[in-house]
Amino acid sequence: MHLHDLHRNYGPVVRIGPNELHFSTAEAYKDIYHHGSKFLKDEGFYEMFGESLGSFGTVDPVFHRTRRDTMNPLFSRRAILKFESSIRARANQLMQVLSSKQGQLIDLSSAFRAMTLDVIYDYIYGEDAGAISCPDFEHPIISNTEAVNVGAGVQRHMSIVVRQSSLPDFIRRRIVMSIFPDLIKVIETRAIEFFERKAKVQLADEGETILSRIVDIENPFLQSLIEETQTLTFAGTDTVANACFTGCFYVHSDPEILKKVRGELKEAWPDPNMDLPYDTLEKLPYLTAVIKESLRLSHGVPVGLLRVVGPDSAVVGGYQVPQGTIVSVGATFMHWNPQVFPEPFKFNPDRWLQEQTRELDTYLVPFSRGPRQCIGMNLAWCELFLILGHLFRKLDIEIKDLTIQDMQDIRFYFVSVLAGAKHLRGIVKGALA
Ligand code: HEM
Repeated sequence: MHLHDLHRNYGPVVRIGPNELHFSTAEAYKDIYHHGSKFLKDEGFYEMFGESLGSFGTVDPVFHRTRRDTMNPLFSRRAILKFESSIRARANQLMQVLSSKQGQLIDLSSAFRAMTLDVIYDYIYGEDAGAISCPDFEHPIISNTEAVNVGAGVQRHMSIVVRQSSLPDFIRRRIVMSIFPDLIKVIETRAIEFFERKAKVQLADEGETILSRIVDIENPFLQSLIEETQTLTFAGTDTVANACFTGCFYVHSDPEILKKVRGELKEAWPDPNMDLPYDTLEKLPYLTAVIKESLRLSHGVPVGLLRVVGPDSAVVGGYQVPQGTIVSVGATFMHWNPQVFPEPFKFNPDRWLQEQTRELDTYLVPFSRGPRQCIGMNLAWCELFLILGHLFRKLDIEIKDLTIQDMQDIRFYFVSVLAGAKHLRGIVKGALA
């Protein structure tokens, strides 16, 4: 929020570090994050995640291209459609677990995280993490994720300090490991098990997973595999879960929106005991609008994603910026733009149902844009339609504890977190016919 104040006071470009500029305009966003951009990720910031040997953390464009080329086929729409039945099975499992707790107060934030963790584990390893079936969804990865989110927020600010220092790599890594608690160990152990098993037997009969594909094609160092697993686990869990809990909260807080989304779903899906394919769900205009609003107000990654101007100086948002300058535009400057999204803090699916929504789509950037755009977009969309589609069609839920004010009191760590790390809770009142 402070950055929004700075831009209100000083205009569209603000110097926020010795060598760092933050911009507020869509023009600057396009200049920084367009496809074909040669700006690289900022090493000082990204190395703090301890994932420099994975697709997200690397700043090396050659290694990045190789890893993306290896993983891309498994993230194509076609590949995700093949995986759809597994996601649906998990969505059904989640609905059953929630139904079985009818009348009890349920931590829905953790429930969504359990679902998304199981999906991403299944995609990485070919088997889930068992999180949906954990009592109260208390899987160690989920319970520790909040600490990671706070750690990532600390890193965002610490990176400025560490970047200025000449600390050796092993000390920088130790700082990262101390911020991220036991969690890294849990993820690491699972990756090592996989690597050792894969070395012993050909896992051909288990089908291709992301890890097996990386091992087969790149034959990487174990550390690279561990860091990729870390990346995929974090990237694939909270992001999707945040959009789910945002949608779940706002839809259940507004009887009019709830009625519309349920009505649309009931017409397309008369018998909730039958399966409804993803490609039918994604054609439902109102559900689509609800999901876009959920992505808009959960932001994906709200903080500025730091890029370094290069290889030469460049024009960013109308300003000539020297080569080597760190630049960014936070997603909130797109998602809360009142000219494009009037009453930007209001959850209003109808804004996506007007004649012309092209401009709105241009401003919706939860997955970022350009060469470092999210690789998991197709998977994320499929999960969002299946999870929220099942939830709104099958369960009658009453939201508890959180208010709209709580939802707007966000801390911008790497992903957004509600102040006080509050969770969404609710009571399942019954199943919908
Ligand atoms: C609603 C869900 C999601 C949102 C909003 C989201 C958002 C983002 C954003 C903003 C980035 C760019 C980060 C940066 O530049 O530093 C990113 C990168 C990435 N995301 Fe996602 N993500 C989502 C789901 C997923 C899923 C399900 C996966 C699956 C594993 C995934 C994997 C990745 C990876 C590997 C990267 C790094 C890509 C690269 O640098 O080439 N994401 N995501």
